[in-house]
Amino acid sequence: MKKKALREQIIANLVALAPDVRQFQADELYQRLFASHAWNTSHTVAVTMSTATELDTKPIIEAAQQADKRVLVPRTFSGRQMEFVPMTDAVRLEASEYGIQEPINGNATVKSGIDLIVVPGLAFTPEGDRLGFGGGYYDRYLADYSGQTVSLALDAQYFDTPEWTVNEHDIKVQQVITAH
Ligand SMILES: Nc1nc2c(c(=O)[nH]1)N(C=O)[C@@H](CNc1ccc(C(=O)N[C@@H](CCC(=O)O)C(=O)O)cc1)CN2
Ligand SMILES: Nc1ncnc2c1ncn2[C@@H]1O[C@H](COP(=O)(O)OP(=O)(O)OP(=O)(O)O)[C@@H](O)[C@H]1O
Repeated sequence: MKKKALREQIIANLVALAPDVRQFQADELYQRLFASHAWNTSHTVAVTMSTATELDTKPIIEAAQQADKRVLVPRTFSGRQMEFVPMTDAVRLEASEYGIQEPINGNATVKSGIDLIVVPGLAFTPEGDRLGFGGGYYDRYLADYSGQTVSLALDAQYFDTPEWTVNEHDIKVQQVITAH
């Protein structure tokens, strides 16, 4: 299937997911993340500010702060680039033109200072193939990133093999956590 049609289908499936089913799967994903080696060895963790269709990242941000980890969130800028800014009490967030909350103040953390990136996306395979929202932000960012990466896949986002075209610039995530 073409990427655009597949993205639309997955988004429709995510929107249609019954709230209790979504919550059950999400809780399982959080528990597995918090039990993972990657999580437990990381002091600085980059996480998105999720939108309604995505897995809710608030429990991840709260757990990281509880565990005294440094939490970073993305800020996009021209040229489809992205940087990560510490989520401190002083940070001010504003919705981007795509409706994603982004920090409007604060300085970006250097890439080498990030231990773990929780990589968002629409679809994942056990091999770490990933279909994103089409901006290429994470592929560009991860191209010269050497820390750990993990993605969390709700059932509707999990595919045995990539049912989309995998490109040369696509960077695999090191670990895909599922609810099963
Ligand atoms: N919550 C969350 N934050 C995130 C991401 C994410 O996936 N989830 N990102 C992950 O990358 C970055 C923003 N991602 C974006 C991805 C695509 C488009 C975009 O321009 N979409 C077009 C369709 C694609 C195209 O035509 O090229 C659009 O909606 O019109 C914008 C932002 C950073 N922050
Ligand atoms: N490392 C890179 N250098 C230059 N262009 C890139 C790179 N990675 C991706 N792109 C470009 O970004 C665009 C979107 O790529 P793709 O469809 O793979 O995004 P995605 O992985 O679905 O989205 P995202 O990473 O934002 O979640 C494409 O036009 C692609 O050529």
